[in-house]
Amino acid sequence: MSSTAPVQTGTTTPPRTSDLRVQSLEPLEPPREVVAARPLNDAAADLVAASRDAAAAIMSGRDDRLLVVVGPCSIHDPSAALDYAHRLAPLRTAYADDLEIVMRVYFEKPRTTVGWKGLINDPGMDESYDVRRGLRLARSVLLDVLATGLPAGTELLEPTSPQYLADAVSWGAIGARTPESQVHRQMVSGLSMPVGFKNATDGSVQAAVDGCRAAAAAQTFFGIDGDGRASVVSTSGNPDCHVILRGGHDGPNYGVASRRAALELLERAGMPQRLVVDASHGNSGKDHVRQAAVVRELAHDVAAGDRGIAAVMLESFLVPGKQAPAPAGLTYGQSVTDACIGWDVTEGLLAELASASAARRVDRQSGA
Ligand SMILES: O=C[C@H](O)[C@H](O)COP(=O)(O)O
Ligand SMILES: C=C(OP(=O)(O)O)C(=O)O
Repeated sequence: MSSTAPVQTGTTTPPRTSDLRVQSLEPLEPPREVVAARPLNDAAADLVAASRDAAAAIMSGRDDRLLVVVGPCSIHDPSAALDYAHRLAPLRTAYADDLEIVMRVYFEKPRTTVGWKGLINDPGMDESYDVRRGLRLARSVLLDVLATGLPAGTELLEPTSPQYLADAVSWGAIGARTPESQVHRQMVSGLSMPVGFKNATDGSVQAAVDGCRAAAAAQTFFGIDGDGRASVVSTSGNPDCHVILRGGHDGPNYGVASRRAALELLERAGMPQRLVVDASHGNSGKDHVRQAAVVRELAHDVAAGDRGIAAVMLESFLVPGKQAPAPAGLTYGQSVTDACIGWDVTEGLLAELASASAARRVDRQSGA
């Protein structure tokens, strides 16, 4: 082993050719230990199971409510996340006839090149990369959010992290940088919750449709078990996958023509013609003011009877906008990744989405 790569891997690989660019390997606690430290209680498990069923029913068209995935772009401050959850939880109850509200509780951020990769990877936001602390913290945040009565949705990025967290997650997303990734499609095939695949950053919706089809199939691949041992994982396939429109490099795809084109791809693939529409990212140009306008346009179309919009995703936090990640001196309740809609505007948008969902039901019941 060269002096620039002081790694003890325990392998018998000739040292001149292995780990030349690895600086350290630090074993993680096995998932079983992290889960046992903060297990789901019965109430939380009931909430997770019921909200997974509700999300799956909405996405397949068996439930005519609107699924709304709303919350910060990323969690960086557990107190602010919980503060947000305490404000959102009463609205989940108030709008339960018309909306299935799930909080965005995102811990793993995919980056276009480099940047802060989220609470699990670097909880201190100081490049100390205390992943052990990050994993435990993420699990605590999930359980604390569930305790408010809110189910949680998250992006699944690291293929091994579901073993630590997925029992507490009601809805999952595969981000725009990974819908074509075989590793992610395989992982989703074994997940217990409904999962949305985003269209690719270049705008390809077919990548997401193909992702859903691959994840619906039984798969065999490399993974870890509850003891953290490298394992061959065999899955039965996830039938509850759907497409998320998030816009792309060529512009937004939330409008009626783009939605119709996406629904045609779903029809051709034999999938339910139901979409999640993300009001943020490529659909808003990451401008939170524009994002609110997109939500209003979607609410208008839902109220007019559009049945292809099954779910809306929005990025919202206590304070509007965004700031750069830093270990100290941050504005409380403001995003450190993409710009978010502030709480006051969020409340109004949720009311609009609830009215739109109710109006769509009336429209349907009147035989329109
Ligand atoms: O949702 C968050 C961001 O859009 C995503 O992580 C990419 O961010 P970046 O382009 O700033 O890296
Ligand atoms: C990273 C995200 O979005 P996208 O994959 O669409 O860029 C996100 O929703 O946090």
